[in-house]
Amino acid sequence: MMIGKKIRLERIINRHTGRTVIAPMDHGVSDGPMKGIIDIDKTVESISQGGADAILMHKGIVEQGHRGYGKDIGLIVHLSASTSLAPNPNNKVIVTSVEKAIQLGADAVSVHVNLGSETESEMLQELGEISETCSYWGIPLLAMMYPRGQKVENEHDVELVKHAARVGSELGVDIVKTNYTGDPDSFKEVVEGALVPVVIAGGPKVDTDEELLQMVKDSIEVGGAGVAFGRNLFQAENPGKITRAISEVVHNNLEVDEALKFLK
Ligand SMILES: CC(=O)[C@@H](O)[C@H](O)C(=O)COP(=O)(O)O
Ligand SMILES: N[C@@H](CC=O)C(=O)O
Repeated sequence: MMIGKKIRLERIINRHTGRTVIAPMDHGVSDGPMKGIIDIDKTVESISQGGADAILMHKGIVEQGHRGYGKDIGLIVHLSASTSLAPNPNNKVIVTSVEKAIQLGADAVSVHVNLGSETESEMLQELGEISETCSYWGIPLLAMMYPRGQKVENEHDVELVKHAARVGSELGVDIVKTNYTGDPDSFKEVVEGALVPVVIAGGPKVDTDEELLQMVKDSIEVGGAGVAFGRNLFQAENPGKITRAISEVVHNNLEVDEALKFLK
């Protein structure tokens, strides 16, 4: 790996633990100004103080999200977009460039690919091209790789998830974000087949903090590299505290019951 990409990757993935807690906040495009991402810099401050390693956002709010105070964390600029208003929200398009992300101070970029969607071929072509551009500029690439489309009945099916993760690594991404498959044994297959670090997606808010922390713990124990949670962090009652609890599991291997104490 070229030194520039290695140095930048260490701003996203903790170089001591090889793991990461990423907070995506790109929901304003896909779903509108939802609770938790209205006051972006307040949310960034809370999540940053809670121990997150990086935030992920679209190009237009990087400036609002740059507090310029407090604990600085990595910045991932998202290149893909679609909205929930589209006939098929699975059809993601590229709305900015690696070069623009560099101008904005990004430490990494991210791309979203829905395998099985109508426009899979365009998303794969774009991912392949962006992967080469990232190699040229030494910018780490995180790919959100999901099995999503008319033929996909279960987006958490291990055969489909491990295929999606492997597509990411074979096309040259540095980190894959994908669905947790529901249990550690099946998720271990995803991690082993991926060849690059795999972080788990959050999805809608889960019912209990214990359930969320158990999912994090189980994924880490079979080699997962951490999490990329949006709504489960910024829509929590206390984003800083839940981020701290998750960070303690990810980076310090705390048991769930120990991590729950950080939520008191
Ligand atoms: C807004 C999205 O498209 C999400 O996929 C977001 O990018 C993400 O990575 C995870 O957000 P969650 O709220 O944890 O699902
Ligand atoms: N650099 C930002 C955090 C990540 O973008 C800040 O200082 O708030």
